[in-house]
Amino acid sequence: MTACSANQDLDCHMKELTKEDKLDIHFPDVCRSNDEEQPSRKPTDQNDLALLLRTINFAAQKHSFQRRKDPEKTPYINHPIGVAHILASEGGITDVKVLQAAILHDTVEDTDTTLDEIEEEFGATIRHTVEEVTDKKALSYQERKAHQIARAPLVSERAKLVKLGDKLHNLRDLQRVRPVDWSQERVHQYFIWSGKVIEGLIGTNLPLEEKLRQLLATEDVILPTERKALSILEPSVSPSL
Ligand SMILES: Nc1nc2c(ncn2[C@@H]2O[C@H](COP(=O)(O)OP(=O)(O)O)[C@@H](OP(=O)(O)OP(=O)(O)O)[C@H]2O)c(=O)[nH]1
Repeated sequence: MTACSANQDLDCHMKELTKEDKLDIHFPDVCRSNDEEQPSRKPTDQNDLALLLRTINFAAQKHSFQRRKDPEKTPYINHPIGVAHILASEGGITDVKVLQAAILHDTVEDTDTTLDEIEEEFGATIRHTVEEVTDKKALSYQERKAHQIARAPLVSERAKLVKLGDKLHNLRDLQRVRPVDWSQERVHQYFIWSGKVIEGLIGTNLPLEEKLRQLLATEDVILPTERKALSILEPSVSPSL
């Protein structure tokens, strides 16, 4: 929250502005009450559409040498764009920060992009959301998978939305074609594991959850109707609860 009252002069407001808001100086609605909520807008981003296109361009460059695991070696960028498209067209999401985070969600995990770079380009909110959906590479495969299940109910609403879109896109991809070297059993195990992650996201977006429910059922994975209870091992949960 800014410490300046509405009547105080511009100097006071300027001192309160973060680095990212200062970049926004060309826009009339520059003085806002919640700095954390605002993305960095370089002067060339005249509106959300320009910002979204800059985000897609950034991700496309970062993923340019990466391919999906399918036999056709689909360009990797199809996945993050597909996730953002699912969120907008099927989840009804209009929050541009969610769509940006969806487009950027694998840049840190799968390319040389750093979180500092994300913040520099797109602001602290996008950095935070991308960080929330980024697996920690230092963990083993099994630890990463367990960590995703445990973290799902604890992350922000924006991160939960990105996760729902991510899982829906990956599961649909698996139904379309099996990745090279994946057995049918591995596909089935991915459905089971995804169901456990999604359980922690229930209550975030009904249309997406309904589609995930139907998709998971094709592999006999049944989603409960209520969100997974928080584990007492999670730090944000009081041991006395
Ligand atoms: N279904 C599918 N997935 C592919 C394909 N190519 C790459 N992937 C990626 O593979 C990951 C799932 O494979 P795993 O073996 O379980 O995990 P890992 O690659 O991250 O170690 C997903 O990463 P992720 O997006 O980080 O998601 P998640 O593992 O966190 O769900 C998914 O995006 C493909 O052709 N089809």
